[in-house]
Amino acid sequence: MERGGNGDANGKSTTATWTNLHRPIYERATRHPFILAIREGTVDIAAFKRWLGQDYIFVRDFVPFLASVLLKACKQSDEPSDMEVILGGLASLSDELSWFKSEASKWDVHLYTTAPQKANLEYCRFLQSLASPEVSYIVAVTAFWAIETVYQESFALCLESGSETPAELIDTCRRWGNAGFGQYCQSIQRIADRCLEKAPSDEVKKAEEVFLSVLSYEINFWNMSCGES
Ligand SMILES: Cc1ncc(CO)c(N)n1
Repeated sequence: MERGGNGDANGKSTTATWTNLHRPIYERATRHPFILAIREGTVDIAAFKRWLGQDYIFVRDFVPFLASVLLKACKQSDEPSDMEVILGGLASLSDELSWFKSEASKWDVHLYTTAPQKANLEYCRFLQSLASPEVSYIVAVTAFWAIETVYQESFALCLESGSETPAELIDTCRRWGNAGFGQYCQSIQRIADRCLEKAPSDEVKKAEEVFLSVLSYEINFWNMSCGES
């Protein structure tokens, strides 16, 4: 990629540079033992059910976060298509919440009596802090990209050929691991990279810190699902 495109001096976009620079923590988030156990067909079903109940709570809190990103796009973005990508994501959360309800009833998980666990509460609190009007569009959209991408990469791994994902978990893996969701993540990544390229260095620094925070909250969320916290 040429200079002046989405690139640093080596031709890599900012997000791609970060992913390489922080490879160990990135892989702890995207290749977590919980995901590897799904892929190997050895996942503890109690852990899967715990994840399902907790993720429903998370996605409900993700709605106001994403609404805040949409609002910032409308006010701060110079690119009209940003709003359409984010609005598409927000719209699909409606279907996602319905999916959680039907999946939960299949597994006999009681969503309305499930209490959020500590790692989930902390992650949701972080989302709330990012929804503040004081947080810039650049930082918020970077978080949005990281949050969606961790799930996309993780669940796509469970669909690769050679994986032994149990048949009853395929639907879950497809929800985030499908190619369309992958393209959606790439659209968000292009938005983030375009914004980051023009951003002042202190904003870029803040966005990188938020990226790393998202990875660590995601790792804690997987650990929680495994019953480790
Ligand atoms: C914890 C978590 N991270 C990311 C996503 C993707 O939307 C999700 N559903 N849950």
